[in-house]
Amino acid sequence: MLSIFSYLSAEVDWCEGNFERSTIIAEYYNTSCFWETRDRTTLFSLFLLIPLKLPGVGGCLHGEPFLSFRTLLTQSALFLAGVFSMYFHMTLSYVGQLLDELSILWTLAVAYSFWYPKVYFPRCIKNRKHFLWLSGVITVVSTLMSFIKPAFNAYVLNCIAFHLLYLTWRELKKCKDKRVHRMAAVMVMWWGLAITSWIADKWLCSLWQTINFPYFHSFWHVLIAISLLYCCPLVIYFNITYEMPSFKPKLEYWPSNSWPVVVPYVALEQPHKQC
Ligand SMILES: CCCCCCCC/C=C\CCCCCCCC(=O)N[C@@H](CO)[C@H](O)/C=C/CCCCCCCCCCCCC
Ligand SMILES: [Ca+2]
Ligand SMILES: [Zn+2]
Repeated sequence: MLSIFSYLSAEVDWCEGNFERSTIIAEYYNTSCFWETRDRTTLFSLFLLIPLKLPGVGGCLHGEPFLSFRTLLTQSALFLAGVFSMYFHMTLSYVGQLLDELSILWTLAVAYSFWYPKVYFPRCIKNRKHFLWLSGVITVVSTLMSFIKPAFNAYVLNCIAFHLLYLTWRELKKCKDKRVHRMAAVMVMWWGLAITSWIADKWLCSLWQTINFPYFHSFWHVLIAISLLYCCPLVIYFNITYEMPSFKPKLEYWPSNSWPVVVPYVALEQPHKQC
């Protein structure tokens, strides 16, 4: 029982050398890149989930409180995924690996359950409550299956990004708003760089070790965090477009559209009733 918690008991070991900069942190850069970016991104994403309320601070969205339940749940799940990822790289333990993978799976489940536009529900699903049950069952079954071959899970999880890409592509075909096209293009660019770094670290490790630069997995952490920063407002934008069209969502950048470093968010054009 103890061995599944012990250092280096995981099925995978990333290219970065172990215990090179610390005696208690197995992969220093992979762990700290979480700390540098994931946590900040989590804070940023808090920013971009809240803007649902920004145009009329104190306003309410169909009776949702300032920080709605689905926002809080998505936010907490993202945060937990970050914490478990850090624990995994710090210990490279079997439990750490499973926590890292399962927290991503459950975060995706939460995001899909609460933000997936109804228009894309399978025909047999009549409402969000049924969809929630469906996602719950799929997630529980996937959780049980994930124990079969944990090293394979990360590949499956990465494939979910292709579904998000497919949905984005379907939406872009219908949408003429240049801001949406621009945000999707930027998201895809960062995701492309992220997945390239992930694959490069996994498949070409001996090459990076030869040139003494085994840091591509830490790049992945930074890059996937940035692509999520664009993915979240896009998903929220599509959700509101379908489910609350009267709020006229608009993609904006904080602090301003012209700044070189920006945080994208969703603004609601229409003033709405007070809570
Ligand atoms: C309203 C918001 C809706 C947003 C929907 C997106 C929900 C995102 C859900 C989970 C994201 C967590 C991803 C961070 C992963 C961090 C942990 C990590 O890096 N683990 C690795 C080992 O350390 C492991 O090998 C990685 C496994 C694969 C993770 C794949 C995650 C895919 C998430 C999709 C991101 C979409 C971005 C843009 C898509 C075009
Ligand atoms: Ca390593
Ligand atoms: Zn990682």
